Amino acid sequence: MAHKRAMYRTGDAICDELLGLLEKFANETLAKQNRFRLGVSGGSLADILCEGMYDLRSDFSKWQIFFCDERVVPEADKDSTWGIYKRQLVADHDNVPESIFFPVNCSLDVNEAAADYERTIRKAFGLEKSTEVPSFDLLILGIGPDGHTASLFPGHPLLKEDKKLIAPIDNSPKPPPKRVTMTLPLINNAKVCLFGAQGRGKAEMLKRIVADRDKSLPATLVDPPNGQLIFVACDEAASLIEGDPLRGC
Ligand SMILES: O=C(O)[C@H](O)[C@@H](O)[C@H](O)[C@H](O)COP(=O)(O)O
Repeated sequence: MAHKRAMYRTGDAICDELLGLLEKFANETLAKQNRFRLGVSGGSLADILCEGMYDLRSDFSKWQIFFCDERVVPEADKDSTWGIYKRQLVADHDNVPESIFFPVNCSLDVNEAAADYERTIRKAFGLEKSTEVPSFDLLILGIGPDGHTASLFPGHPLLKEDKKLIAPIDNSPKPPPKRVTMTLPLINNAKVCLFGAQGRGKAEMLKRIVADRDKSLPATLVDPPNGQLIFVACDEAASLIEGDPLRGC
């Protein structure tokens, strides 16, 4: 696959473009294989996906939805990303069943939760007995105000993790402190990494990531060598970027 990087500007909101690309990648994948394996994030992207995912024209029974990161809190906690998807999406839409989600077991301590989730992912990909890195069909990632993505934060030792696919963090600068996160080896083996950025507050970071390619920022380190890298940004979030500096890279 050509290493395609691009940024799409979407006017005042990213939801239609983000959901449209999700539907496109899901159905392109399902035209070639019987499973679409997706990783989703929390924060504002969870709100967008919970609002519109149910309405996509796709066979959700063939989807498997994992979490790029998760806060290690009870599912009923307002901070639980799976809890948000369960309450705001699954509860109201029978066509998006709970059975297609693979939540983190947050009843475990953070270290065991990470190891357990890595086993869960390996099993879903049929790679329990392999050292091969699973390749997600699509990862939908957010960008934090400090340039973090998933739960990979600037300057954190996890950025150098090259063995674990899922790692624990117990000192997240973004509360809550205990989380598990996909690491760069897993993220960068995806077929498509799709970032969503909305609002003026993301403009400086998005410029440093997309235009400056500032590698001090974890989001800039997401660059799948054999996959696609796509940013979906509203006009305000992309307001400090001239043209599309990624196109053709
Ligand atoms: O659960 C989380 O905290 C996220 O996965 C995190 O990486 C998020 O995507 C960014 O912090 C951006 O959040 P916003 O899109 O809400 O700004």
